[in-house]
Amino acid sequence: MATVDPPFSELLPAWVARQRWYTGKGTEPRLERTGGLRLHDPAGEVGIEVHLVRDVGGATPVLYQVPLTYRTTPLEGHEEALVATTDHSELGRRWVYDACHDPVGAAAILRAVTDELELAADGPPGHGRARGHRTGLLPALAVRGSRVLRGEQSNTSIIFDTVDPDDGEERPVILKVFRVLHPGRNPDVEVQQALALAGSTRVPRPVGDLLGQWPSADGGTQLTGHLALAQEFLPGAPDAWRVTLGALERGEDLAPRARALGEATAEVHATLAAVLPTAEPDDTARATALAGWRARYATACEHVPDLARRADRVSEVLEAGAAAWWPPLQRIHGDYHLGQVLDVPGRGWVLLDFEGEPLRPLAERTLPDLPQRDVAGMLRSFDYAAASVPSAGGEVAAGRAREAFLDGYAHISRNDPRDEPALLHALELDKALYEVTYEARNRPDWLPIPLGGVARILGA
Ligand SMILES: Nc1ncnc2c1ncn2[C@@H]1O[C@H](COP(=O)(O)OP(=O)(O)O)[C@@H](O)[C@H]1O
Ligand SMILES: O=P(O)(O)O[C@H]1O[C@H](CO)[C@@H](O[C@H]2O[C@H](CO)[C@@H](O)[C@H](O)[C@H]2O)[C@H](O)[C@H]1O
Repeated sequence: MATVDPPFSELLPAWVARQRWYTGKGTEPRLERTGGLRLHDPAGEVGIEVHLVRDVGGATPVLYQVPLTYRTTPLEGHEEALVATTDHSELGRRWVYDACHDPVGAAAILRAVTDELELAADGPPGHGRARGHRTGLLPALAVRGSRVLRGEQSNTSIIFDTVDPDDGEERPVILKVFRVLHPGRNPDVEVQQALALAGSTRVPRPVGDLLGQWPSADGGTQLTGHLALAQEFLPGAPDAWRVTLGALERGEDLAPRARALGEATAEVHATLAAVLPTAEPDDTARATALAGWRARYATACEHVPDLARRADRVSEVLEAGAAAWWPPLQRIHGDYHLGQVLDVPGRGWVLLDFEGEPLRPLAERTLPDLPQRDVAGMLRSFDYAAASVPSAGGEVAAGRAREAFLDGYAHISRNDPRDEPALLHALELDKALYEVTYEARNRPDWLPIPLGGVARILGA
């Protein structure tokens, strides 16, 4: 049997540990190969494989998707994407690249989606398979080139220069390769497609997705989950975070745009309530939510032990939220903040990334939830923006934007979130506590922002 030297078991862990999407920061992963998929280069030159590797080094195993390409010569200008060089016992020296950065690898993944391909395991059967699915909402497009999106991201997104062969129009596409895999339908795929198929223009038009299958940790069952999602790319559209920071820096009035954002949010909530399952907020739902809020407070205390001093006040706020009037539960965005909406010329606010909070288990993220949770997320985000801009009037302007956002929401929705202040308060506190944990793990320099929010909500 052919061998590679050094083998992947030696070269992958150190590389995975350096990636933005690696969740076990500060420790080297202990990777076990769970399976893999073979993709095809039409020119027959580049080897393409998706490695499915499970990190068993931490408290909970995490499954990662690692698409790689194998080349016989280095790919010029892609030094940063080189994973390693290795010697194949039969084929000789191989340059191994992160396939998302290699145009041949990237195009092969997109083709699996658009051509609805069936991908087989790159080893024994039962060690991985996948099937592409196209929504038909966009025409078939010809790929001219690709690049990986720069910036902070939990996954890896690839932007393709694509043109419509019928009219020669440029219609770029963005493919999100999910790095951490979960069994179950990914809410980003499910919710976005449901909105688009219902005719909503508040989400980018989805091209399609890639659904994979891999063996469970004990090898006893086959698990199914999404590997990638492709959608229309909206170029030149700034996100609301940039729009807000710019407006705060220049001292501009944010209220009209914040109001329009509130209206767009309520519109999306109304469509989601109409096309996806809803649930009654019974005692079990309330008890489950309260237990979740308390657990998130406990986790935040592990990162910032000083927070434990406020236990009584935290309980008071959370319990009041659980006892308030609740609307029917429904599907929501789940991790709503200013970075998740784009200001698209001629179209208005467009919502992205319905995957939910990356720190919550997927099973929780797909359940009907309180629409006010999204409202609270966006209110927290205006607070973040004010704290990030060193301008004297920032806090007042952000406060006005928060009110305008709520006005816009209440104008469209039957439920004005301000009618139940105890619930909104509890949800803002819960979000701020989530942010404490998120920042402690990912961006410790930002920790003072959610801590300031917690203090304010608790009435420090
Ligand atoms: N369809 C799109 N059009 C334009 N920009 C997009 C699109 N989808 C994503 N982006 C950009 O990519 C960023 C990351 O995408 P996102 O779906 O939030 O990824 P992740 O879940 O990995 O954080 C967004 O904040 C946005 O700036
Ligand atoms: O966009 P993601 O799904 O990866 O969300 C995670 O990262 C966000 C930061 O990029 C984080 O958002 C927090 O910081 C934002 C400013 O960068 C701020 O606008 C948000 O209000 C704040 O929550 C998000 O919580 C996290 O899940």
